Amino acid sequence: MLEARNQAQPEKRLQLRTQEMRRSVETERGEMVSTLKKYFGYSVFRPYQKDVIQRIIEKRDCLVVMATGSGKSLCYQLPPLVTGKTALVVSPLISLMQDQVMSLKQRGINAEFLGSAQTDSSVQTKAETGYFQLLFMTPEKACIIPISFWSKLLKAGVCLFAVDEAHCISEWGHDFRLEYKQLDKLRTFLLGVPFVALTATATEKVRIDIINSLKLKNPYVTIASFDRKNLFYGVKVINRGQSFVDELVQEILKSVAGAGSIIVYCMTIKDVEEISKALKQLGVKAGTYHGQMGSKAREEAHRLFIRDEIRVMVATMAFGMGIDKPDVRHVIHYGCPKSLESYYQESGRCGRDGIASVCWLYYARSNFAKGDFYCGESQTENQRTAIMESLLAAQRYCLLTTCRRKLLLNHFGETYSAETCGNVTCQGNRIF
Ligand SMILES: Nc1ncnc2c1ncn2[C@@H]1O[C@H](COP(=O)(O)OP(=O)(O)OP(=O)(O)O)[C@@H](O)[C@H]1O
Repeated sequence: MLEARNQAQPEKRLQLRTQEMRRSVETERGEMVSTLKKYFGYSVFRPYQKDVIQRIIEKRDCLVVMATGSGKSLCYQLPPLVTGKTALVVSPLISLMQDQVMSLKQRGINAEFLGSAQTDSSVQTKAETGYFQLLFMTPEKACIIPISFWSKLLKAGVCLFAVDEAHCISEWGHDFRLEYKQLDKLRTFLLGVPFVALTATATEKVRIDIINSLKLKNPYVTIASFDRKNLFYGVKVINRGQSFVDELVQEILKSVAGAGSIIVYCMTIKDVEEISKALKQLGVKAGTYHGQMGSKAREEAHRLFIRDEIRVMVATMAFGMGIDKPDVRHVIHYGCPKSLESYYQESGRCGRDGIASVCWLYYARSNFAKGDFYCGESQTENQRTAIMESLLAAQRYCLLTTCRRKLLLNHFGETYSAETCGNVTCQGNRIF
């Protein structure tokens, strides 16, 4: 009798433990949803978000490759709110960090950034006590912070170390940054903290580079579809010159008559100035954004655009990563982009609310001669090869006479089973 009871006990214990584990997972899930609602106002997770967040909370390294506008940021924004520990986020641009910090603060979340633009010297001291729920930093800053900072912060509690725009790690990526390559040394200071790499644009080569460079251990890899179904992709061949500027401006005027915002990407600052001047002469309120503008002027232009005080932004690729305005209905490229990755990023600013939106690329054959323009003495042989390969891929996209969506998806290693996306005008190289 006693023997039978003893035999039954382990089974019972196992059953109880399983029930307990299920209950705790369910409580955690319930807590995740209520936190999502409380801080962000959303009732449901988008595909993949919940799984990634769950893995991060379980302290697993992750590589998250998800389309532009799919909601990657939430994967590192939610865990600190659920666990009560700080999330550290490396981000490539000061303006990107500032925007995120501002919008998180508006949601009642303690967020700050560390970097050369931080004027408040108390932020670092406050940060090491675990005061901030999210702490952003540039890769440069992350590499020079003293060990004592990390150990104090670790004691206070760190739930993750995220590397946003992780394609910058790879020489094969389109925005290589040397400091990103040194981030792995932080693993020795942040023992037990899961590392999470996130990007919208990584080919297989780049993904492997990210995993190796950050020394991700048995990472949970999420590669979602790159397909932005609500986007129409079109290409027009142009002859550069005044007649074309006039035509482009007329196109923009037609778009301005509709709803939403428009971004016009130019390959040079000279083009930005020419197009915006032509628009202004016709009474269109157009903002400009490029790398030679001071940071105050850029911030102001961005702010006016986000608040709909200007509907058209004429910019170089400096106005790219992290621009998150939901109702951009048109993204127009004036000139062949330098890679398909940057084209995907920039056109990815379009239709982030899921509503049908349009991406036009206008190119002149003379654009193609500019290969050397992007290659410099300081680049390694690998980088120069990567640049030339990228340019050729972008040129192929321009010249293609079959489905461009298919080519774009194939470029990122995704098979598109249909012959075309059915978007008839996406095909054919129409000459206007
Ligand atoms: N679960 C959700 N429900 C509804 N909207 C969401 C959800 N998660 C994120 N979003 C919204 O989706 C938009 C895009 O999110 P986010 O900026 O994180 O995209 P991303 O994947 O980082 O894109 P990119 O790589 O282009 O910067 C944001 O406005 C965000 O608030």
